[in-house]
Amino acid sequence: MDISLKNVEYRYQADSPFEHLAISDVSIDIPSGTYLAIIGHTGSGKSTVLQHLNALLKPTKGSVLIGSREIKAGRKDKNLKSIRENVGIVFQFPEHQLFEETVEKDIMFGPMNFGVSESDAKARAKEALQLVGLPEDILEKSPFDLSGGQMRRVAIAGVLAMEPDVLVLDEPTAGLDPRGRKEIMDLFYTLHKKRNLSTVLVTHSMEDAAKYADEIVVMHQGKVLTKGTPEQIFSDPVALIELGLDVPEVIGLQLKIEETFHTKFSKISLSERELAEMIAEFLRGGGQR
Ligand SMILES: Nc1ncnc2c1ncn2[C@@H]1O[C@H](COP(=O)(O)OP(=O)(O)OP(=O)(O)O)[C@@H](O)[C@H]1O
Repeated sequence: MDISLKNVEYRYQADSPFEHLAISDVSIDIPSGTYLAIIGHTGSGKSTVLQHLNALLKPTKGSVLIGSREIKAGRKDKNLKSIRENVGIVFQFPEHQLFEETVEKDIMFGPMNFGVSESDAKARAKEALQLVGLPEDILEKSPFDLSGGQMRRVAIAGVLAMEPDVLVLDEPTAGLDPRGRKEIMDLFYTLHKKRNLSTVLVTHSMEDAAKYADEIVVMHQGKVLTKGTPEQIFSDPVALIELGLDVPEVIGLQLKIEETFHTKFSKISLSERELAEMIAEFLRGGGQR
């Protein structure tokens, strides 16, 4: 399913004294099967953009095309259920939304809410639990008796059990340890590849953006500052640092460059080598230009 944002503006609490312009003139195309990362400093509008992808927010100007549905400013939209079913969002700290008595009921909740039969929802819960790497005996446990990392996986399983066409991830690994982060990010990447699942990732980790995405959008002060392939975006790391993106993550990126370019591309081109040297030089200078 293709998604396309065309000149989208969103104002929180529009037409009130508390009106706040969060994003403006945002145009992003997400063709079916894409892995897109959205990066940008805190408050740059990433989460606001994400919530337009399944019509949780409706533009105050512009339009969003989600499959064959157009969500447009100033128009009433009925039956957004099918959109919500096809575009699954994993919010930040999704485990905070667990509420059922058992893990199984929690995972079944979404599919049953969208009309899937109880027996099919049970089968989906079992499969989704397997996908996130948890053992079946967890199904009968209370989600509140699990570790934080296990709760996160259960919450993700709940979104996967909806069998969405598009998976939207808002900092899905926030607060996890490095191993848990890698396992979850690898899981999303495998799903993306195996099922041709469109994936949109909001992240503060430039390493993850470089490693997994086909395309990166950089948000700044509510606008799309630039977009391109990871190679294009990271060809100017200093510009990213100036946007307030963390230097330690660039150090990680420096380490990752070789691995990423070795695995993702058949050879390292001169410009990529130059990029690595440029970052090294920048860091030797203590981050000053
Ligand atoms: N419910 C809200 N009411 C009013 N303003 C809001 C609301 N949610 C977000 N904003 C404002 O909109 C702007 C964009 O916020 P948004 O959460 O989209 O940014 P973000 O890039 O996702 O930030 P972060 O990386 O911190 O999650 C910010 O100025 C924020 O303060």
